[in-house]
Amino acid sequence: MPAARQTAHSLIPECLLGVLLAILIGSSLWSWHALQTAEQQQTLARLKLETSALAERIESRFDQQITALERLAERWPVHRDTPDLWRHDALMLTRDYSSFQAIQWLDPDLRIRWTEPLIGNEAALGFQYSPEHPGYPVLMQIRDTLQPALSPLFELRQGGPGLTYYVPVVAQRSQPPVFDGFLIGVFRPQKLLAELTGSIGNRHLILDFSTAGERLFIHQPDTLADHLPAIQMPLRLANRSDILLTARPSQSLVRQSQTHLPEMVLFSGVLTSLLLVSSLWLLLGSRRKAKALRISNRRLQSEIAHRLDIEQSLQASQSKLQLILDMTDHSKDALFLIGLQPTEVIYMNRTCWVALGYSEHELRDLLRIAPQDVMCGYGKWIDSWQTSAAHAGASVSQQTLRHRNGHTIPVEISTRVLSRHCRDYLICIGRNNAAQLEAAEQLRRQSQQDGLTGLFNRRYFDQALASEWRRQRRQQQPLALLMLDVDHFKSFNDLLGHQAGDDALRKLASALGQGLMREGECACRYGGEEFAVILPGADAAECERAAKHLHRAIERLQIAHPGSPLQRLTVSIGAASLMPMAELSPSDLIRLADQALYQAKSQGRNRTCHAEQEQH
Ligand SMILES: Nc1nc2c(ncn2[C@@H]2O[C@H](COP(=O)(O)OP(=O)(O)OP(=O)(O)O)[C@@H](O)[C@H]2O)c(=O)[nH]1
Repeated sequence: MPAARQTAHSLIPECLLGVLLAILIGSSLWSWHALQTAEQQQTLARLKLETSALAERIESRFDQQITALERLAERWPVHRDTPDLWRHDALMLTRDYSSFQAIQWLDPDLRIRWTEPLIGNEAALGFQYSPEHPGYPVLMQIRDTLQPALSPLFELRQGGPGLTYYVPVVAQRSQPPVFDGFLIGVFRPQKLLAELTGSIGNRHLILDFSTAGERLFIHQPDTLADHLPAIQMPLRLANRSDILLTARPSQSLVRQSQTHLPEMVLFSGVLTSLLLVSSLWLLLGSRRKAKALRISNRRLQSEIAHRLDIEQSLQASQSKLQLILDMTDHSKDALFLIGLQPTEVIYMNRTCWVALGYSEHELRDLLRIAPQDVMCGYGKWIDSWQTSAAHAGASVSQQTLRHRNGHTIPVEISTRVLSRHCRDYLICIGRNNAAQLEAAEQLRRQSQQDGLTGLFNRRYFDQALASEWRRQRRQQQPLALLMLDVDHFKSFNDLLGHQAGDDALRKLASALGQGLMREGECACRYGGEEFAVILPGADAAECERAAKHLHRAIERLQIAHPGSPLQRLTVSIGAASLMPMAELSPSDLIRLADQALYQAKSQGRNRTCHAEQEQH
């Protein structure tokens, strides 16, 4: 699965949790709103109920007042003749019901005759209703029906708006009754409504009384709760219903009706939602962790299995390696591995330390502290590999190792460079080649030796003479050569046989070898019965001395020679001594010595002739 799709897939649970949280919080908000609405409806219902009750009580209170007025009117036949009593009762009525502006008697001619209290109502006394007066139709209707009625709102003679309740009165309780005008209760609407609402003692409602769109009175005991609608209902006062009562809830009513339930429901709902979603989120996280743990466990198990495989393979490799190490320990060759940069001996087989007389531990310590004590020129040898390891493939070198007891061991070391993991290693195989060296030396010696006499042969003579020539030339020293030839050797062979001749040559050679007096002198068999002696640094006098010494040595041999005049074997010597110079060569020296030998032969043999003397 692509990574982006996998990430999107893994985010689905979080999205669902987000949606769930949104739904739960939405439900909490909805519940809060529903409860608030219910509370508002409850407040409105209470408002309606209280308004209705209030209207009834106002109407009832008004009914009480007009009933009191009607009762006063019933006593009119008595009051007609006793004005003082009437005055008293009327004043008592206005005192009991302070909403009355005045109590008045309107005579049958519709003129106001009496009024109580008089103070404040003087303007009305003597006033006669005309047909234009708003109350006139009502009066006419009452006169016909003798039923009390309330007038519409009109302007009072005393000033200001007013209402009047007309009660018909009769002069006598006879049949038919004698109409005697009207008893009038005058109200100022504002005062009436204030008295009515004040007597009821309402403190929760804001009451607004109006008629035909004109406000009559407003009662506001508290601040208006303007977020709720108003309740309107007509107020029925006596026969009229044109006063409209508008009731609005006050803040105190709202406070009384409202509870903290919506907020609590909202808070607890949001809290519960958060807790639920958090729990689900934690559960989701735990499940994911558990899943990750299971995957990790599976990986771990797979890794363990893989490691076990590796371990088994490692054990097999170790067994193989141990076998290889055992095999190397059984090798007669010294096998060792040296790591470069830094230099350290990484491995040695058993032959290494056994051949050098150490324990493994001792040899390792010694190689670390003083490797030159084990191998002469170790530092130089390592340095040569350090600088050329990258280029050199393999090489064989002759080295000298030192045994613990001090003697040296010649070793041929085959070295191959190996690079692994940015490091160079030297794989070395050392072999004690003392026997081979000895055999080679023997061969070399044999190649330089004369088979019969054991002296150096002609080949060696040529090399040695050339070498000494160069050396003496460098040192500005003379080089001398003695050429010896056995006298009458042919007759010796002829008389005594070749076997005797060989023996004689061997004895002569031995005497020559022993007769050498100084280091660097060399006796060689030049060919047949001829010998040569190289005398480095010898001048003519030393040549003479050496030749004499050889003559005496040969004389001492006393080899019988029946064909010789002296009856013994003698030699003739040609001596030559030269200062090696650039224009000369070793052959010049040989030629001179040869010439001197020829002279010695020609002068009678058994003597020495010196070419230098000849030349001189
Ligand atoms: N037995 C024996 N004889 C040898 C050997 N080499 C050379 N001769 C002999 O040495 C003899 C040398 O003889 P010549 O060169 O004639 O000289 P000469 O008889 O010694 O006489 P002068 O040198 O003149 O004194 C020869 O007969 C060779 O055969 C050898 O290795 N063994």
